[in-house]
Amino acid sequence: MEETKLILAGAALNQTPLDWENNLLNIKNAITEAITHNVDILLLPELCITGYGCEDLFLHPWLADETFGKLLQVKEWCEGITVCLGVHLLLGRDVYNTACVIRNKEIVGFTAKQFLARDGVHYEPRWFTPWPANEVQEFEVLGQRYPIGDIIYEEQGVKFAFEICEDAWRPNRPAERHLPKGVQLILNPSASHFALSKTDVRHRLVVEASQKYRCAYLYANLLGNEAGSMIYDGEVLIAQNGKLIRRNELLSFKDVDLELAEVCFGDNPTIAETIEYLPPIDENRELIAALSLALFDYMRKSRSRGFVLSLSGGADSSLCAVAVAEMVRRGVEQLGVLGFVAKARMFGLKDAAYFDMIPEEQVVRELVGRLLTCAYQGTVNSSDDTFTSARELAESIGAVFHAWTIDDEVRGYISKIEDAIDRTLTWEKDDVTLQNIQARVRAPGIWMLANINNALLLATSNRSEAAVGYATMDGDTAGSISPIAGIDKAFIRQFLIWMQRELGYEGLQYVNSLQPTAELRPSSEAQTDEKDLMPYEILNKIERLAFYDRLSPKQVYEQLLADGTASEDVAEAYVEKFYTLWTRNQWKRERYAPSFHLDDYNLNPRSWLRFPILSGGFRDELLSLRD
Ligand SMILES: Nc1ncnc2c1ncn2[C@@H]1O[C@H](COP(=O)(O)OP(=O)(O)OC[C@H]2O[C@@H]([n+]3cccc(C(=O)O)c3)[C@H](O)[C@@H]2O)[C@@H](O)[C@H]1O
Ligand SMILES: Nc1ncnc2c1ncn2[C@@H]1O[C@H](COP(=O)(O)OP(=O)(O)OP(=O)(O)O)[C@@H](O)[C@H]1O
Ligand SMILES: NC(=O)CC[C@H](N)C(=O)O
Repeated sequence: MEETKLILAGAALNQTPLDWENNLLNIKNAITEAITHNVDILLLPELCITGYGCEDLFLHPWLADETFGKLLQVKEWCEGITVCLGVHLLLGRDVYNTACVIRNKEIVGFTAKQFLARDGVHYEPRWFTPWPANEVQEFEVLGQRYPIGDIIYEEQGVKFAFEICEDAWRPNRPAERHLPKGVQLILNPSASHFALSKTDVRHRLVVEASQKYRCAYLYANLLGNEAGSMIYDGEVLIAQNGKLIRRNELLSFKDVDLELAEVCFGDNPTIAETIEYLPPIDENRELIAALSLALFDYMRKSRSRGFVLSLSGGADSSLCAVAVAEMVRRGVEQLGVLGFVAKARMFGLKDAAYFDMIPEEQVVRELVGRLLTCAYQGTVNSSDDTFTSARELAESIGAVFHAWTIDDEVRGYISKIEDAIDRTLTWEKDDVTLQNIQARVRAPGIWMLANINNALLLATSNRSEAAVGYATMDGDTAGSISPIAGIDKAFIRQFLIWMQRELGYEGLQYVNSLQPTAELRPSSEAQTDEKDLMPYEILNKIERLAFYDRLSPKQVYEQLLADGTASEDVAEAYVEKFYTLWTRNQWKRERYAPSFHLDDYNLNPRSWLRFPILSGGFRDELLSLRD
C-alpha cells in the first residue's frame, strides 16, 4: 500500500440526556468545523445523540425510534466526510450500544460494544446486550438494511475498526483481533467518567495500544457534567505507533472541543520503542477544574439562578464558596464575559451590557455577587474565629454575605419540647439532641434564601462525614446538591491551603488556621470533629481499606497494626467505631443531595457503593477482631 494521509479529528461534546436541541447542535457544529478543516474521519463520543446518562430510558422502545430519526438527520450533515458517532439500537428485544459510521451522507454500518461497563459508576448490562466477537449481522429499519457487528471499515484504503469505551479496558479487547486483520486505525468513542488522575490511565491505554497493535488510535470522550453526577473531561487523544500526536486541554467550558491531526499510513510503520508517559498529574488543579465545570453545568442545566450557602467559616463550606468563585473565574477566562453570561442562562440583555462594560478585574467579583449568597448563622457556641473566617472569605470573593443568630429559634424549640415532655434538656443527657437542633434550625432560613433567589442550596458534607454519618439529617445535610460529598476531609484541608497559595484566594487564610469543629457543643468543651470521631487520616484509611480494597473488618484491623497506624487497643476501638457508624448511617447516605463523582470511588449508593440499609452491622466480625 502506498502512503495515505488522513486528517483525523475527535470532538468532545457537552451533551445532556434528552436535550435533542443541544445535542444535535453540538454534533452539527462539530461536523461543520471538521468539514471546514478538510477532516477525513471525525469521531464523536459514545451515545452522544441521546446522552450517555439516559439510564432506564434506554429500555424504552420509543427512545430508540426517536434516536434513529435523529441519526438520519445527522447523516444529511455529513457531506464529503466520514463521521463516526455513538448511538443505541433496539433490535428485537435487545438494546445495543453502538458506533455508527456515516460516509458522505450514507450509513455504512454499526459496530456494537462487546464489553459492557459494569463496575463502579457503570451499570450498562442493565440496559445493553454485549455483542459477540467476530460476528456480523444485518437488520432493517424503515425499509433499509444495515450491517451491524464486528465490522472492519475502510477509508481511502486504510482499514479501521472500533473499540467502544470499556472494550479497550479489558484484556481480550477487540484490538487483539484487529491487528491480524490489517487494521491500521482504531476509533474509540467514549463516555469515560472523570476521576482524579484517570487521564493518566487513559493515556497509557491509548498510546500503549497504538504501539502494541501498530496502529493509529483516535479517542473522543464526552465533556462536562452531563446528567448531574458524573463529570466527563472531554479528552481527545490521537496516537500512532506508540507516540502521542494530540491531546487537548481537559475539562473546558466549551460545548464542542475538536482536535485534529494529519496522520500518515504506510506499510512499514516505525514503532516507538519507548513510550513517553504523562508527567505526574496535579490532582489539586484537576479537582478545581472538574468541580467548577460540574457546578456550572449543573446550574445552567437545572436552570437555577446561582447558589446559596450556609457559610460557617469552616473547611467544607469554605471550599464550596471558593469553588463557585473559581467557577466564575474559569468560566469568564474561557468563554469571555459575554459568553459566560449567555451560557449561564440567568442574565438579561441589560445585565450583559453592564458586565461587558465594567473593568475586567471587577467582573468576576460582581458575577460572584450575583451567583453566590452566603449566610453565617451563629449560636452561643459559635466562635469569633469562624465568624471572621466566613465574613472575610465572602468579602474577598465578592459573595453576598448575611449574618444572623439562630439562638431564639433554638431556644424556642427546646422550651416547646421541654414543656411537652415536662423535663429540662441537659448536655449530660441530651447531647446529640441539643447538637442536632442547632444544625436543623439553620436549614429553614437558608432554604428561604434559596427559594427567593431560585438558587441551588449547596450542602457541604464531605466523604469522611458521609462514611460515619457525622452530619444532622435535615440540618447540615439539607441542600439541592452536595458538591464535595465525594472528597475526603484530609484532601479538602490540603486543597484549601493549595487554593490560597497557588490560586491566590487570600480569604482562605483564616480557615486554613482553624481546627475542624462543628461548634455545636458549648465552647468550654472545645469540640472538634477528630475528638468526636478519630483522626481523619485514620478514618479515611479505614474507609478505603474497607470499601475500596474490600477487606474484612479483621483484615482492616490487621493492616492498621501492620503499617504502624495504631496500637492494638486503639486500632480495635477505631475499627469498631467506624463499622458501627458506617452501618448505622447507610440511610443517611441514601438521602444525601445529588453529589459529583470526583475521586476514583465514592460512597454514593446510587452510583458507586451499594450497601444494605438494614443489616447485622458486622456484629460477629467485630467481636472476633483479635482472634
Ligand atoms: N436505619 C435507619 N433508617 C432510618 N432512620 C434511622 C436509621 N437508624 C437511625 N435512624 C434515625 O436517625 C436519627 C438520628 O440521625 P440524626 O438526627 O441525623 O442524628 P445522629 O446521627 O444521631 O447525630 C448527628 C451526629 O452528627 C454530628 N454533626 C451534626 C451536625 C453537624 C456536624 C458537623 O460536622 O458540623 C456534625 C453530631 O455531632 C452527631 O454526632 C434518629 O432519629 C434515628 O431514629
Ligand atoms: N455558624 C454557622 N453559620 C452558617 N452555617 C453553619 C454554621 N455552622 C455550621 N454551619 C453549616 O453546617 C455545615 C456543617 O458544619 P461542619 O462543621 O461539618 O463544616 P464546616 O464548618 O464547613 O467545616 P469544618 O468541619 O472544617 O469546621 C457547614 O458547612 C455549614 O454549612
Ligand atoms: N462508558 C464506558 O464504557 C466507561 C467504562 C470505562 N472503564 C471508563 O471508565 O472509562
